[in-house]
Amino acid sequence: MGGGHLLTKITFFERFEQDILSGAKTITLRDEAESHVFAGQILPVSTFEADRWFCDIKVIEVVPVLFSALTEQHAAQENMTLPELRRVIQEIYPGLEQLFQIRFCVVNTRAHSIN
Ligand SMILES: CC(=O)Nc1ccn([C@H]2C[C@H](O)[C@@H](CO)O2)c(=O)n1
Repeated sequence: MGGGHLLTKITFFERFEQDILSGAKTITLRDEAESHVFAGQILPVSTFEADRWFCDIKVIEVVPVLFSALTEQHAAQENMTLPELRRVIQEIYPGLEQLFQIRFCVVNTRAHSIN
């Protein structure tokens, strides 16, 4: 991995929010620009559409993976079928072969209160 800017937040499309909060979705596949995170890092998560915070995640690992090497196991961790996952990735990252799998767990779903 090169020396890109460390990510300090991450966004997901709103349609994936419930899958993330329920624990059904435990990985996300991103391009190189969004791969600069490290194991143990806590990231605030917002919706892509409205930039609305909905949880924090802890990064468990970041692993390079090729689009052509995606398996049913990757799809299951995205709570999708493999054809669905391939279609989603092609829509977001058309023609991109080199992806990065970020495995995560949800660590916080409520905004901190000062009271
Ligand atoms: C801006 C941007 O790229 N946002 C993304 C990228 C990916 N996702 C989801 C879609 C799939 O479930 C996985 C794999 O790419 O991650 C997303 O929600 N938002």
